[in-house]
Amino acid sequence: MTAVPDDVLTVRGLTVHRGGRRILSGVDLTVRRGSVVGVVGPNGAGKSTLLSCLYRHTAYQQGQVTVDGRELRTLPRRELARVIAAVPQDTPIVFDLTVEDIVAAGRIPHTGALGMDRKRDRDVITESLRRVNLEQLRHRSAATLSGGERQRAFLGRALAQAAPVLILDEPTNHLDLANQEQLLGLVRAHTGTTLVAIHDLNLAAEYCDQIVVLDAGTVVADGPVDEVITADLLKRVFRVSAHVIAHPDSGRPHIVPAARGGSR
Ligand SMILES: Nc1ncnc2c1ncn2[C@@H]1O[C@H](COP(=O)(O)OP(=O)(O)OP(=O)(O)O)[C@@H](O)[C@H]1O
Repeated sequence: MTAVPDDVLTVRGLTVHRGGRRILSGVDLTVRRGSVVGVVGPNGAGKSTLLSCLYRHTAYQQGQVTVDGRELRTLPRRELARVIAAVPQDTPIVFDLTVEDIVAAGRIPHTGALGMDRKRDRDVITESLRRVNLEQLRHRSAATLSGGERQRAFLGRALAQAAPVLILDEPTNHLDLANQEQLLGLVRAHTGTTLVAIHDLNLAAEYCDQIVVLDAGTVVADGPVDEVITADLLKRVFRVSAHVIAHPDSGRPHIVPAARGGSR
């Protein structure tokens, strides 16, 4: 029997130029199968650009990305969609689709647009709607959804895609606290591998196994949550003074910004 390699995704020397500027410089990254990897960094650090290279929306000029040992660039589009499912940031709704249509689109790489009749596809669509808590809205026009409902519809589509690697760019944008936790709980329960760009470092610390920190297009830290989320990193990269304490329930790092008005 062939052993399944531990690393599902590797990035080596990834360099991206856009609009005459270098956006990513020699990014290296190794993602272990089944892990949840948080990609964090200040605004403009290159998080979205990195993720969009991984779902092949952005071309890279140098470097190599491999998924299960295969170079990303060589994968036919349909095969790529069976391996990597992505929820980009603020995906626009182009046509007047229902919520169910959006989620059903996740099955196209498996069936083709005309073959979506199989019981298995219908079951996966229903289960995906249930997981993102949109069963009640399945026949609603997506154009009428709130920002948070829309975000969950696109996550439903990615879950229906049933790809082993899930890429989420700022999935908690537009979500209230309960829905943030519910969504990241879904990510945790996902049996595959997840890469998630996220601004809220406390959520990242709570839900991720590995944190990759980007600053000005380079990786400045990469490792287990408790090694990466430190007061020194917050000062150096995010330019804020904060305490990093152990969360009283989970024991994971938890950031408490330094008091701005002095102590009482
Ligand atoms: N097409 C483009 N042409 C020129 N510059 C671009 C282009 N796309 C992105 N950039 C620049 O690349 C840098 C990285 O952008 P990116 O969206 O990847 O950062 P980010 O870390 O996701 O930012 P944020 O946290 O603000 O969402 C930014 O300075 C952005 O202005």
